[in-house]
Amino acid sequence: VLSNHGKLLCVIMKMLKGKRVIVTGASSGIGEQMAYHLARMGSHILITARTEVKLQKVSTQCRELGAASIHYVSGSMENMSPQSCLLGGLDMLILNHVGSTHFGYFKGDIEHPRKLLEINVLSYVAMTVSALPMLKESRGSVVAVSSLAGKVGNPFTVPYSTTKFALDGFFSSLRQMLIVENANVSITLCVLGYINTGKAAMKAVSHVICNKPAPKEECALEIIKSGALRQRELHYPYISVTIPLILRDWVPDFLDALTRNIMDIEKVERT
Ligand SMILES: NC(=O)C1=CN([C@@H]2O[C@H](COP(=O)(O)OP(=O)(O)OC[C@H]3O[C@@H](n4cnc5c(N)ncnc54)[C@H](OP(=O)(O)O)[C@@H]3O)[C@@H](O)[C@H]2O)C=CC1
Ligand SMILES: C[C@H](CCC(=O)NCCS(=O)(=O)O)[C@H]1CC[C@H]2[C@@H]3C(=O)C[C@@H]4C[C@H](O)CC[C@]4(C)[C@H]3CC[C@]12C
Repeated sequence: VLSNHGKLLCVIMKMLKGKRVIVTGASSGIGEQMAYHLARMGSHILITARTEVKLQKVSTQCRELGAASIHYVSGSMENMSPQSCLLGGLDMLILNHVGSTHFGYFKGDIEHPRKLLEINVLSYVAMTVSALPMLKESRGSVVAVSSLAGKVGNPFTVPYSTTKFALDGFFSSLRQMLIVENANVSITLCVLGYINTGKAAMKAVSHVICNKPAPKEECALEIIKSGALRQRELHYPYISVTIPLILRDWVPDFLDALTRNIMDIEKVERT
């Protein structure tokens, strides 16, 4: 007998079987896991990233897991033509890629936020603008992967937070525009907490952040589910994202204290 969770998963799998899905930033981390979930669901998948050899490995794994089809486009999102990814229709666009950034105090290097805005924001805008005609035709979905750092300020992710806050501004406003236009395209903003992707960069922060990271596999599935169910926002992990959001609006001073509590400030100053 299937649990309610199991029944919902079956529904999601049927919704995505045969659907055409793009996942950006899918050569590793959460994006890689999203590609594998979609493959198990029998979707037609296109994945993007810069590292072709990694894309080839992920593609091979997706084929073995049952993808209806799998293609990849390698290149940096700073200068990728969105059209190169948009061939023959689209049902779901999952924007997930992220530029590398430093976890520490922002020392005023303006070029870093400028580059990060290109990778983390303007390429999301360009991909969305190019995909909209196809998504309007298919009554599809856009899923933008953001962060708690895009809803609540953090002292050690200033440039990164700048880009993630911008995603909220763009996609929340675009959602309202599409509603006014009666265009049946859903916009889902995924507000994520700390996720365990096992990468070196994550290890670099693990000694500073006190809470335990959530599993990338479950995170990836929750992102896909939120897009398929056309949710406005996903908060994952639910508690560790929702509590700071409540505190931000109602008890900001306590949030400042909480930030100091979940981060070993002194350790950051030495990194
Ligand atoms: N991990 C976490 O704790 C959290 C992650 N998030 C968000 O989740 C998403 C995925 O993060 P995560 O899986 O940790 O990231 P990873 O660093 O593991 O993966 C990032 C992906 O983006 C690709 N990428 C990086 N730079 C570029 C570029 N310039 N052009 C095109 N592709 C690029 C990388 O591939 P390649 O290097 O081959 O290009 C890789 O596939 C991001 O949007 C991130 O902000 C949000 C909150 C917490
Ligand atoms: C420091 C992380 C970014 C690491 C990076 O640059 N990755 C690419 C490395 S590569 O060049 O080798 O490819 C940050 C990425 C996600 C951040 C976390 C997040 O977004 C959720 C929380 C938000 C909160 O405001 C602060 C703590 C977070 C856990 C935050 C910490 C920094 C990241 C892990």
